[in-house]
Amino acid sequence: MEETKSRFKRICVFCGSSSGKKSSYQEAAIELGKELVERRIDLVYGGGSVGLMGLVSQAVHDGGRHVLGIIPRTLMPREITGETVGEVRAVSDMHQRKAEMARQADAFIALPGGYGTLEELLEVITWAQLGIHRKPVGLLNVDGYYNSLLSFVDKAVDEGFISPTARRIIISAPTAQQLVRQLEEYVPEYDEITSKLVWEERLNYVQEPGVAT
Ligand SMILES: CC(C)=CCNc1ncnc2c1ncn2[C@@H]1O[C@H](COP(=O)(O)O)[C@@H](O)[C@H]1O
Repeated sequence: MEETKSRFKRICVFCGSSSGKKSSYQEAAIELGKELVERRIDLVYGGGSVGLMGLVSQAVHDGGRHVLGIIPRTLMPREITGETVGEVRAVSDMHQRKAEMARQADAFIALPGGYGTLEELLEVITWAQLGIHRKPVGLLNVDGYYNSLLSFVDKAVDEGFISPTARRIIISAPTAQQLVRQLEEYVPEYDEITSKLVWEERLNYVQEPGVAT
């Protein structure tokens, strides 16, 4: 397989701690892992080997790229999150975990998932809207899984709760290859108000000592 260069060093992937009912979800997780490998991009994710999280991390690890799992201490027992490949970094809570995942990444991708995935995705979109970061956010819309979410966001635009500029923060594509290509081309739009905001704390916080495996 020929390697392709990328502007990203490391991408953060949010995805289900479950595998989903369709094999296409699992295949997409593995495809995404392989796409990162092909473009020589490392992975940061929520740690563990459960569900789609395990599939994407294993694919990236098998392809020889660095995998960084950020795990809150409470989720560290192996019977909860399973064996983690690559490097594991322990943090004290879920808030620190999200901040650290965001800090470590140059872009974000959400695969299909549940509440946890949605929460992580919506937070990085909100942070982009507020100018806390300028990193691209991608939605891997496998088999139209996120169609209803995208329709809802469009309704929120129509109803005046999300601006057209903020709508364009979300990049979506049906395949990993198309999505990563679109993220590579993404140029953040500067909003008049957010460009005036100065986020002193940005994505910083006091990090706990790491645990390497
Ligand atoms: C106690 C329990 C149910 C543990 C599940 N095990 C988990 N292990 C690691 N990260 C997780 C776990 N559950 C949720 N997350 C976080 O939330 C997202 C997945 O949540 P969900 O399955 O979509 O909603 C992941 O991106 C991850 O960062």
